[in-house]
Amino acid sequence: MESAISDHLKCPRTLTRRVPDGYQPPFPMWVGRADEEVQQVVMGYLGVQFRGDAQRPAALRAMRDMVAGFDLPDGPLHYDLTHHVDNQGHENLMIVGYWKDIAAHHRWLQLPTVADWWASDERLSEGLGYFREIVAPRAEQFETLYAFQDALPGVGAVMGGISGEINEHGYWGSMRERFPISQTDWMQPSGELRVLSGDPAAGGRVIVQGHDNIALIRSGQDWADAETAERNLYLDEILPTLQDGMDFLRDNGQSVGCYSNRFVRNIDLDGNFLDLSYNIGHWGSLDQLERWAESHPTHLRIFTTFFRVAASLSKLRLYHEVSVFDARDQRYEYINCHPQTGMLRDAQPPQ
Ligand code: HEM
Repeated sequence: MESAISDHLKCPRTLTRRVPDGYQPPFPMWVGRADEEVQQVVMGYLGVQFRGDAQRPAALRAMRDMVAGFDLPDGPLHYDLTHHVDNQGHENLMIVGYWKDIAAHHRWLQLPTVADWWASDERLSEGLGYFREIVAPRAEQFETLYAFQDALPGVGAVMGGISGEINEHGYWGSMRERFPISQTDWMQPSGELRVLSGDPAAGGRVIVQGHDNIALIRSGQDWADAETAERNLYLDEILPTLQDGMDFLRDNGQSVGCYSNRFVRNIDLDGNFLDLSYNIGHWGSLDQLERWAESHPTHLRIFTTFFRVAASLSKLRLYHEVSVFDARDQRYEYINCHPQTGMLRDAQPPQ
């Protein structure tokens, strides 16, 4: 059995683990492995917001233009596309791109095609909303967990490898212990989520400044190849409870420290739904995410179901990735989005 923490990221511990040295997890799970050259990854969530069927074709065109931009030099190594309806009744198309080299991402961002498109005044008058939420965790600031070992989604797709069975899972607090930085650091938040420029209520352009140790979870479900029994397990037994939990966080997230919660369904370039989905949740701290996961009845129920079926799953693919970031490694930018979008709801007005 391996540690979730790669050898090159191990260091003398100043913080102890929650379980004894001889701990054995109840079922196997795996983590993504990257080599030493991967020092910081970039997760770029780009969005198009629209309302009503009349705007759909233009929104899909905008999404496809963004995807075309990924083919430019230094574009992301991996991406996927999603759709969700938010609690203001707006639809949102999101693209997440993953880079394993922050310098390449920076060069891509500076390309005139990309930079000028975001800066152009035309974006203000097209009737669509646009946003980009870009975060860059260092290698010691993120963890992954997969119930399968091939074709890793999300950040795993750019890590390049997969571990053997890992030790740090199957108990509350294990997600934290898979973060290399948890060996020496509590990942406590400091600072404030703040509007840097613009006014969310007025629309137009708004930039939000993040704070240290905002946490982001992507928790995914893939039932595309699942056969009848596993499909029914997911769609009839797990999904209704998961949906309740996601609705709770979308509508009441502020009360538990969740800045933004989106339960998104993967789509193709034409907007057709695929049998994959995931949650994108931004949290004020890793602690608050942990408290929700270990106490909310919805997550407890699906967690227990998973423990019952984990060892026998074959085609239902469940996974998550969690990261924390320094304030300077986050960028949240909104153009003509409604004031409940993403980080806008909880960002404090400028001083
Ligand atoms: C199909 C949906 C889901 C299932 C079956 C599921 C199940 C599980 C299981 C079995 C674990 C423990 C894994 C291990 O350590 O071996 C876990 C951990 C966790 N889950 Fe979920 N989960 C789901 C969705 C979510 C969502 C949407 C969130 C978003 C907030 C979430 C948040 C967490 C967190 C934060 C942990 C880590 C807890 C810790 O280690 O202290 N889960 N989940």
